[in-house]
Amino acid sequence: IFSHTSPEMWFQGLFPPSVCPANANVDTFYGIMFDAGSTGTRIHIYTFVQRSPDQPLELEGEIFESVKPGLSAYVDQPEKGAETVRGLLEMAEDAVPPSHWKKTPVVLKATAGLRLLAEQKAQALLSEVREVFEESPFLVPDNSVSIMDGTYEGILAWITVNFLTGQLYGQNQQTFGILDLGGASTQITFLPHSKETLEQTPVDFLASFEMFNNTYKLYTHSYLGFGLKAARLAALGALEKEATDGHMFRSSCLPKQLEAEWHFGGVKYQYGGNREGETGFEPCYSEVLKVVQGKLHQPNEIHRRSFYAFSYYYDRAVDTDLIDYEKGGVLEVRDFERKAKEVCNNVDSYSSASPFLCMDLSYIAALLKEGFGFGDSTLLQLTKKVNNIETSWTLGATFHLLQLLGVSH
Ligand SMILES: O=c1ccn([C@@H]2O[C@H](COP(=O)(O)OP(=O)(O)O)[C@@H](O)[C@H]2O)c(=O)[nH]1
Ligand SMILES: [Ca+2]
Repeated sequence: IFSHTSPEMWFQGLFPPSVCPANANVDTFYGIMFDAGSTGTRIHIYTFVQRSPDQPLELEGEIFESVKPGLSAYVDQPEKGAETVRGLLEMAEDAVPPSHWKKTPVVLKATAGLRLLAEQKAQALLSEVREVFEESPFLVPDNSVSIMDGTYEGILAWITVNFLTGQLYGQNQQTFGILDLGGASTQITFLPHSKETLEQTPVDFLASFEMFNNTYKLYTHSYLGFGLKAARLAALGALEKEATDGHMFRSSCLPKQLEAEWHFGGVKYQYGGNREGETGFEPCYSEVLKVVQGKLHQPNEIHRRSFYAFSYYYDRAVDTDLIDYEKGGVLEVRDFERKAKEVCNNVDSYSSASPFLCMDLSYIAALLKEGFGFGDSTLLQLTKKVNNIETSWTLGATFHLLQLLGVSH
């Protein structure tokens, strides 16, 4: 069982660590988790303390760093890809005291970017990363470098959010669902309360998971190809075409005169605005609607659950001043549609930010409403950090890892 650093520890900062009364018998543990996402690679170095053997581990803090692009951009240069991991891992040598290196586990889990690559190319990247890990002074558990199953991606993010918001211990547990919108895939996860949901949901959307001495049966699904950047390609029609080279993909969601190129997953795409045809919210919305309509499972119970949304939901809400970058905030689903209209009907005045802003917002609105089936007035809690810890599946994955290694239970 884990818990937060208790508020009684306020005096810790007043003493040097060695003489701090709270540290007399304190054991410190570290865990290093890499998130190899489709748009970037990130390192999370977590610090845990154990005040006495019979007390739960407490999460004390996190060090976070990231690099772009993600591993999948190095599809034909696996060694170069692994170098980006090495650079981040060197940070961990400064963050973790040398006396702890040998017992600090390091793990990398790749998500949708690598899931979309040819098996052989993905494995070549992972095996280069494995070599970097083996050369490091840290503990390298079995299977420490892998592609994570999408089911875990949702479950582990759900664990993170509900742990950080205090829903996994104590009484009155009111868990939150999570919505994660990555570059290449998107996840929805919540704890169903109603029998109806359990009965009407396809079995592969339900997963039992044991953590902190509890078993949770969660509704979870990862939609591969429905991340924000993959959706751009789908809307542009760039996924159906075999030869992308030299072809100009046009969309009513882009500024009329725009012509540019874009690299994703190691492929170059040329894209542009509808020079002759229509532009603006209406035609754009019907383009993105085609990407989601009828393609996602719509559980009825989402209307009665509360959701946290992060990743690209957060980033695009920040970009359009719907929320503050530091504070986040609560939005209604209809706020995304309202912003989409505003941006799409004035693309030229917004295009300095990103030419894709209109398409991204329209896609988010369509995904929430027509994809998952949320109502216009559904409230979403947009959050990047809780108590200064990133809302990412990586914390849940680290708990799971420490549980496997027997450091906690
Ligand atoms: O610790 C993290 C990791 C990712 N992201 C966000 O996740 C999105 C990118 O998704 P990712 O590259 O992870 O793609 P995936 O592999 O999940 O599809 C961007 O909005 C990032 O800002 C984040 O906010 N915090
Ligand atoms: Ca991600």
